[in-house]
Amino acid sequence: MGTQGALDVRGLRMRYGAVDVLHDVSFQARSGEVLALLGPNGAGKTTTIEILEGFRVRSAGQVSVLGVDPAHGNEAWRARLGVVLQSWRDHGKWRVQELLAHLGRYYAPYSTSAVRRPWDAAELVELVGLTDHAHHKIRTLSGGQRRRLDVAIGIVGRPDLLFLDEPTTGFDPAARYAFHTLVRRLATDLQTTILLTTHDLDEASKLADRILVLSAGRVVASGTTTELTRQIAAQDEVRWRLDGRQYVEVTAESTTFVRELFARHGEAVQELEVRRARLEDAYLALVAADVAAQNEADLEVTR
Ligand SMILES: Nc1ncnc2c1ncn2[C@@H]1O[C@H](COP(=O)(O)OP(=O)(O)OP(=O)(O)O)[C@@H](O)[C@H]1O
Repeated sequence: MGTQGALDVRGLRMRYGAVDVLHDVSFQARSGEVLALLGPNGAGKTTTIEILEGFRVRSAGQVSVLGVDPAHGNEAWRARLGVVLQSWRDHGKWRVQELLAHLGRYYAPYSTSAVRRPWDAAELVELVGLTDHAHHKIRTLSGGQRRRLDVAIGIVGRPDLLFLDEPTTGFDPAARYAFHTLVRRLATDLQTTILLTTHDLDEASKLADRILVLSAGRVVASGTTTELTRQIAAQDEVRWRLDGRQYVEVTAESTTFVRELFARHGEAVQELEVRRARLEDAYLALVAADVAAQNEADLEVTR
């Protein structure tokens, strides 16, 4: 699908009963882009993903997923989506490779000259690092191994667009690293568009081309890691001791500040420490600012 947009969301709203949980959410993703949805519990990440998957019907707004409105997606459209759900529990008696081959059959009619579907089961087992368990029953897998199988199930149809809801929960560091490599490969080599939710800022900054921060149903910031960190006037923290006293300065110009500090006090400056602003600081500041603004708005309404 070339450079055409894979996702186009405009003015998305979702209301459960009398409660609005998504207010005017808009974002786009192009083919082969990895987008991370970041946000505290209850921000609306899962709701957003479920609307895009066609599992939930939105209250308002325009949504296009691979050029189709998910409320009207047919089987051929669905076959181009991959979904990694929270653990595949119902097939404990199946063996790993056998289940993948079985589920893969569903995608065979949707094979094209450009994308051969499904993925070969043995090859896929190797890709997600389950070769040693290929012929084991699913109920004998550890938590992390099951998550790898979940990922394999999500991509067995070689999707054009992949949804990953907190994909690395329960992974050990090696599995996490392998998974990150796999996600980057899917995006770069196969041009798979990926939308993932995570609470892990480090993961978002490693994996995503772009991060979207949701807070209480609103997009409060979006951009690359670097852009996000800059966007909210990221401040470095400089600490030092002088004449037996401890000092702290919070500044966006730490290099200039330190140069001037030394020019003025020279050798008397001791125990100098510069802590650079990190994505985590940016994220926490953003969410805190949004919550404060919402509280203020609520007060205005009740006044
Ligand atoms: N079926 C439902 N009926 C009513 N309210 C719901 C329903 N599903 C979700 N909500 C509410 O919608 C809001 C957004 O929930 P959602 O699961 O999308 O958040 P999330 O960002 O994925 O959170 P988490 O990080 O905890 O998974 C929450 O306040 C939740 O209580």
